[in-house]
Amino acid sequence: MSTQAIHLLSPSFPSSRSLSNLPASSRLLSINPIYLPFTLRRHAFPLSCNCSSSHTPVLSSDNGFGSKSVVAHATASAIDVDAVTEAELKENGFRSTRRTKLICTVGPATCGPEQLEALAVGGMNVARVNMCHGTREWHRNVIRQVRKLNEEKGFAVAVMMDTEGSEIHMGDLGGAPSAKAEDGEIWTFSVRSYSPLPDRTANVNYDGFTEDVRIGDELLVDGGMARFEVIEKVGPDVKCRCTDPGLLLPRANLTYWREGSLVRERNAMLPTISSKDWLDIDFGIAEGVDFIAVSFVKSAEVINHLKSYIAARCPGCEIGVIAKIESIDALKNLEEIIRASDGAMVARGDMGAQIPLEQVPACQQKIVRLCRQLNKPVIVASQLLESMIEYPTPTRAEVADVSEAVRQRADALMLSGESAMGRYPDKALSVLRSVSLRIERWWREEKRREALELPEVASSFSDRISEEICNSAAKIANNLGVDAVFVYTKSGHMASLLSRCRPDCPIFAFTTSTTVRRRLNLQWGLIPFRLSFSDDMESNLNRTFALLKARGMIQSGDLVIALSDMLQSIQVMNVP
Ligand SMILES: Nc1ncnc2c1ncn2[C@@H]1O[C@H](COP(=O)(O)OP(=O)(O)O)[C@@H](O)[C@H]1O
Ligand SMILES: C=C(OP(=O)(O)O)C(=O)O
Ligand SMILES: [K+]
Ligand SMILES: [Mg+2]
Repeated sequence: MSTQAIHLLSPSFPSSRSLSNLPASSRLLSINPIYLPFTLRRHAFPLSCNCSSSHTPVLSSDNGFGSKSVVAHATASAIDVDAVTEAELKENGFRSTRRTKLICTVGPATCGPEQLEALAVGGMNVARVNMCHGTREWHRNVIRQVRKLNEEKGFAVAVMMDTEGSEIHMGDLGGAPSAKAEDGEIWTFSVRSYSPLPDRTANVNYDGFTEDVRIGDELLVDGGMARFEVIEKVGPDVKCRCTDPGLLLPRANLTYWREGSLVRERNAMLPTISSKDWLDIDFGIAEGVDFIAVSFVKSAEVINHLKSYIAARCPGCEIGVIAKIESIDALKNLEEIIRASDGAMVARGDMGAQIPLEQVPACQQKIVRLCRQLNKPVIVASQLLESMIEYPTPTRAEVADVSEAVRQRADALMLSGESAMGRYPDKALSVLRSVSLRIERWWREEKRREALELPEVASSFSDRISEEICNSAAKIANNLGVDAVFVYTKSGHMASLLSRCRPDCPIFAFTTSTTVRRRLNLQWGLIPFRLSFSDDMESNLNRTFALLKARGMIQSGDLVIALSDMLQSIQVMNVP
């Protein structure tokens, strides 16, 4: 093997090898007085399993780029990798892999097994279920189908459960898919649950509604999809005149405004996690979801509370808590919230109903940057391709919006209505895919490596070593133009530190647990693999090369950097 190795070894490296083993061609970087390098043996790689025959092609699909790809699965093999990524790597090599992760909200349009599989084949990394809608039975069925797909067809789709939160919203419109409010019409918004629902009436889920609103207030449906003026209060009913006609959708969000400001009366006291949310959270824990996204977070306290609840309720289970930034309070307490969370979502839908729309883009950029600095995955959500709910192609403006989120290097983009109830879920996903790939490539071609300062996030000296190793490895990777960085990580932490650096090449993250592997699927540039490995990097690398070569995912001569969080080492080498 051509071992152009750089070794960077930490104090924890076992001291059984001597400095004289260091090949003349290798360079030694040190962060510690103990230099204990090792070299990789040049030998034939034993094939520890019959990998190539263990994966059976299960489907052939058009991946949205005009090429047919065979998607394979490999339940019995010693290394688990996402079937779609495997096909991409085989076909087009390292540079073809998408770095930006994609989340699809699953709804009536996509809850069937074939539809879910089509999304997985189309590149869905995370499936989101929104507890605002549907029954628990419905959600359970979706979650189990996703798990089945992972087990049977070699995907690693993570599941994110999104809580309803204590938002004020309308009821179900008596089963109608939508209702049109026309200019000047008088509508009744009532805290009484009418059934059947009279014409031009909507139920409101918040008991304090009639007390909070005042005559003259402006009532906005879905942040302005329709507007009303409050003209009269009659017991539990609030009469409103439509001033901006629009479509009302079931359970649409309601906000009320007074003299140009959002009214936050008793509703500001509503708990972030309602009693229904706690039941949903228990359900999510029982169903083994990977992430819980918390709606309308106001402070770090609620995140800490939920995290300790999960830890007590399910010791050892690793559910990531994602803070949805969608309220004025969340923006006020942004940094402490992000620090407390395992990631954040720029929930532009509700955010745009709480702050002036023109402020949303700046908030997005700020949240994306801050998350990256604090090493937390960040999701940009809502209305990315809204017109594709009805039309098969996006608007130019939507493509520009998606491009901007990719250019900001957000970890993930999310589809909501486009995949939950739209007419073209697969097409919408394929637009996210192609735009991400194109913008990422453009970025690399232009060598636009932004000078975003990455502050130290480590909380211990050992973590600092990992952090410095990752920062250096990313720099080396870019300067040498390596094909991939390999990282062996048990907790996933070192993979996330590497992802934070947003290197030019993909990051192969090897981890021993399927749970960690699914969680890493939310993070920028990571290709998570499940692999059992030891503390012996030499044998880990030998095994990995053999397994990946046997499956056609890497080739002799590819230049890779390998890191490990057990040894805290960096090596640069050509695949033998
Ligand atoms: N589980 C579900 N059951 C029925 N409809 C759903 C479901 N999930 C999502 N939807 C539909 O998709 C739309 C977009 O989803 P999403 O953005 O998650 O919700 P919301 O519009 O409430 O913020 C919803 O308004 C709803 O009409
Ligand atoms: C993602 C969002 O939350 P939800 O769809 O649950 O309202 C949002 O408001 O943008
Ligand atoms: K929600
Ligand atoms: Mg929201």
